[in-house]
Amino acid sequence: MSAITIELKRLDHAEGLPEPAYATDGAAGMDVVAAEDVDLEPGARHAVATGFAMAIPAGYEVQVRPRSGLALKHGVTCLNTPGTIDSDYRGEVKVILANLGSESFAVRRGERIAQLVPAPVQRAVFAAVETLSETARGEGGFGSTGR
Ligand SMILES: O=c1ccn([C@H]2C[C@H](O)[C@@H](COP(=O)(O)OP(=O)(O)OP(=O)(O)O)O2)c(=O)[nH]1
Ligand SMILES: [Mg+2]
Repeated sequence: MSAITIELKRLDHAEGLPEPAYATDGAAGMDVVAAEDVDLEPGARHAVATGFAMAIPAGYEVQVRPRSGLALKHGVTCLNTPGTIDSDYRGEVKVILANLGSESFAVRRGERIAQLVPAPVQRAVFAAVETLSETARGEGGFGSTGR
């Protein structure tokens, strides 16, 4: 399988932590671990440190996605999913975790909290028009085709 190269900088507080890595041969996302302990009360959110910064090649982004196990078992998810890491961002990658569950959740340093998925970026330009092409859907949306 082809792979792009992303420069990865380990920050001081990543001491002893594993780099983001694929858990299985066929995994789409690289699991990333927390670099800090955070107690997330129900309804709370926190930008959890990962201890890593990166330089993504131009033309790509990295998406920060939740882990389904945390979501299903604990109601813990990425609030802004999928999070977007821009190719020109050089700060620490953070995972905005939210606790939508009914119990407090303890994030512990070294625990896998999200997954990183690199993706190509398609840019666009707008062409201003007065009239848009007609379609069967027209302006229908938001459930217009039924439940
Ligand atoms: O889950 C995330 C989302 C974003 N970021 C960092 C990298 C990204 O390049 C930058 C900006 O993200 P975004 O564009 O989503 O946020 P914004 O609110 O538009 O901030 P900005 O004005 O800095 O673009 O914040 C993260 O570390 N984790
Ligand atoms: Mg932005």
